[in-house]
Amino acid sequence: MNIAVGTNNKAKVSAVENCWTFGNVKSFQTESGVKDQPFGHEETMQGAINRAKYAAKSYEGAAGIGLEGGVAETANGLYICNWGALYVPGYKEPFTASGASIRLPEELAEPLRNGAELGPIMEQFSKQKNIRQNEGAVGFFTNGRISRARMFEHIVELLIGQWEYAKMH
Ligand SMILES: O=P(O)(O)OP(=O)(O)OP(=O)(O)OC[C@H]1O[C@@H](n2cnc3c(O)ncnc32)[C@H](O)[C@@H]1O
Repeated sequence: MNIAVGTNNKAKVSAVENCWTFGNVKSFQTESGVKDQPFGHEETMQGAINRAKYAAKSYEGAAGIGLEGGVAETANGLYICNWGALYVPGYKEPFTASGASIRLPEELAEPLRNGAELGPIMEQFSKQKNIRQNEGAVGFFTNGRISRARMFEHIVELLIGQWEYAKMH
């Protein structure tokens, strides 16, 4: 089965390409239907679901996958949060999964709480252009141990695994 990825972001597309062994992978720039900077798990998950749905509509007969990055408030500070959704033809509900989450330094958290976007803030902080397409905040703040692509690969595997489980039951 082929799959449509709801983004052209390199970190996200490469994660799907590395995990999807069932057919072709094509990427489509889709709307997330949520704010550019999703805040909280619910909104971030919804962004992933919307992207997956729109992507599937762009590629006849294919599955659709959406991967979305956001931030979530906790009693222990602001964390990055990441969600994925997979629509497979024949299944009414999407499979969903979340990924790695680490705390952001307070000096980044404050502007985010006031409505700023993580992408530009991370570019300034890391002095790296397009960090969101490469190692990402997760890579930067974990000394390069877990890149954004690798973090999304984990989510994609969780999605594929749930689909496989559903096929067997
Ligand atoms: O092209 P799309 O798929 O929209 O990818 P994106 O990286 O711009 O969009 P997301 O919806 O995944 O992320 C929401 C915002 O948070 C930023 N962001 C999320 N995770 C990040 C990370 O690990 N490093 C840097 N910026 C990140 C991102 O650039 C956006 O401004």
